[in-house]
Amino acid sequence: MKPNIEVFADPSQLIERALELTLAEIKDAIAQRGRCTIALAGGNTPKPLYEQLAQQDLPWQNIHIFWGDERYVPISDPQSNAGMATKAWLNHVAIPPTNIYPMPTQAADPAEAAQTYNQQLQTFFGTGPKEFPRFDIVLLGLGPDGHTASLFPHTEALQVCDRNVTVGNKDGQPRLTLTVPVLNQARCIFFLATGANKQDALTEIFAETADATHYPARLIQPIHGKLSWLLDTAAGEPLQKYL
Ligand SMILES: O=C1O[C@H](COP(=O)(O)O)[C@@H](O)[C@H](O)[C@H]1O
Repeated sequence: MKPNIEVFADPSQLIERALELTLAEIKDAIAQRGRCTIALAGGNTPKPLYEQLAQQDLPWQNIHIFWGDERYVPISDPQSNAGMATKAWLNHVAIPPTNIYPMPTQAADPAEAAQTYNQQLQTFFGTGPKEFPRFDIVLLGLGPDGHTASLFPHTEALQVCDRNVTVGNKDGQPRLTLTVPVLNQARCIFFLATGANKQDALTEIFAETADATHYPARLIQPIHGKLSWLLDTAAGEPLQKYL
């Protein structure tokens, strides 16, 4: 399916639209299936969206929060993706703590932590070892190097397709990340990207041919779900021709 691409004059309009789309998907998921499962992005771009979500009156007991990737640090660390979303959003709403599933980062071996989260996803979604869970919403960001979640260029994580979670590698530092097949199983994926430093990556991601191992966000092609790219003009300039 062709992705939906929307370009906004500034990041605040982008966030307004991301909020509108996210709320519609939450409502739809709860109406259809009685719950909504969301995998969150980290980084800076989605923070204002999380702050907006903190202001909403939603059926929080029906919403389940997971993460698409995590830096291998404690939740109290300023680098923690879960820590950011908790402070910006989750601490301010009446979501049951049991509906929040941060990626574990306590084990000495990140591979063990990846396996623990893999198991947690299987238990929650009732999926077997050869099946992938289907998130209602996956929020993703984009690095200037073309990475998304913690799928970095030319790393082993890009090839992993026999489990839900694996260890990513950012300049030798471990991360945890959902794998490509789990992300592509989602019902709905929103990429949020701002800033001129994302232009080169976006040009390659949307090029007819390019090396996906060099620009991992190219690997994100939902099998049955919807894909939207929400960009500001600074990031979206190279995509004007696709609009
Ligand atoms: O390291 C990460 O970077 C990407 C992009 O972050 P942004 O600050 O440019 O929005 C993010 O999507 C990912 O979750 C995070 O771990």
